[in-house]
Amino acid sequence: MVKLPGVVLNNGLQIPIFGLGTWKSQPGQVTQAVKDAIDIGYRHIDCAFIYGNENEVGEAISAKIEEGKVKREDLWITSKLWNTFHRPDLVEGALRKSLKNLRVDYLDLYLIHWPMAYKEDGELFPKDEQGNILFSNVDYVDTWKELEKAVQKGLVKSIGLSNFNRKQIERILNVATIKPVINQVECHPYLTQDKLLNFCKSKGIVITAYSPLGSPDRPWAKADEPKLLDDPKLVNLAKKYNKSTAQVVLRFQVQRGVVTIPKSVTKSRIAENFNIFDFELSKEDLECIGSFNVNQRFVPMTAALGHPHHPFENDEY
Ligand SMILES: NC(=O)C1=CN([C@@H]2O[C@H](COP(=O)(O)OP(=O)(O)OC[C@H]3O[C@@H](n4cnc5c(N)ncnc54)[C@H](OP(=O)(O)O)[C@@H]3O)[C@@H](O)[C@H]2O)C=CC1
Ligand SMILES: CC(=O)C(C)=O
Repeated sequence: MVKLPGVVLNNGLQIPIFGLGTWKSQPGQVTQAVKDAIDIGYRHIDCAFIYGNENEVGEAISAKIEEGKVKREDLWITSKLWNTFHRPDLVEGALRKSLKNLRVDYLDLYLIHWPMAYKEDGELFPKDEQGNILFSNVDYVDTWKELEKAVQKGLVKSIGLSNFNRKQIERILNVATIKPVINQVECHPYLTQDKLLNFCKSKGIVITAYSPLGSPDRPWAKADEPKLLDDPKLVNLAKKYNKSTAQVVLRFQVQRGVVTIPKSVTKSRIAENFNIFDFELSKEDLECIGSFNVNQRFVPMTAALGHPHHPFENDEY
């Protein structure tokens, strides 16, 4: 079995560079998918409270630990604090819910899922009568201080950010006594995130690439929209390496040190995606894939446009 390379974080811990995404993985399918992934060699599972399937992911994790296939310490489990739980008094409770669902007594990594806070104490997507999301004015800087307390209490080993732009990361760094280890953001050949990647590197923050395959099953995808994996230039490159297009775009990320978390509930694809550690893209081909960038977001979070902390509205990166 391939031993997964790791990336060393600014707190000295090592995150496996490759993991399994679980957004949109149906509760009836995700338990088997996570079990298959662990059998194949995955040791990193990317979860979130808002995915509504942490309980079923937890079933797989506990089954594999009970079976003796892995020990808890062999696994890297990430979860994320949802937008309605940013208020400082709600953070620990939300984290404890994820721990309970996932059947673990600590998380390896807990992320603030988005910088925008939503109105607390109700629906996960609170809306007014016109269907607009109801915002909260909690500042993510105050939320961060609660994540730091969770580290001190031993509930999480590492803490980080997701969907934060440069200015927002700088605001966190200005107050942090524990630095974020990671910023998890959308990243693939159409959105290579070079500027954010360089900025994060300069601050000792690792990038995790979400939607690395272009999220073809995102709920708002239109049938006639071009799919990243069908891009003829990528298809040609894949032929050259005798690999699939998915394998080439995943290899692109790990080869430049970006942690990558493709989602699949299909056993053959879970195995295919993992099978990227036996080839190397040439320097020219890495540059060529990098040149496909068009700053295209498949997950633009348009529902929260107008929020003062929306990360993609006012700043370049
Ligand atoms: N922090 C954040 O805000 C966000 C985090 N994420 C995280 O990142 C993960 C990955 O992103 P996601 O948006 O799910 O999209 P991905 O880019 O990982 O694409 C997933 C889709 O690709 C299909 N697929 C998987 N492998 C292959 C393959 N080898 N060939 C062809 N198709 C394939 C899957 O199908 P099937 O399952 O049917 O096999 C599924 O439809 C999420 O699941 C989540 O964990 C994602 C978005 C936002
Ligand atoms: C998938 C996800 O994490 C979103 C849309 O927040």
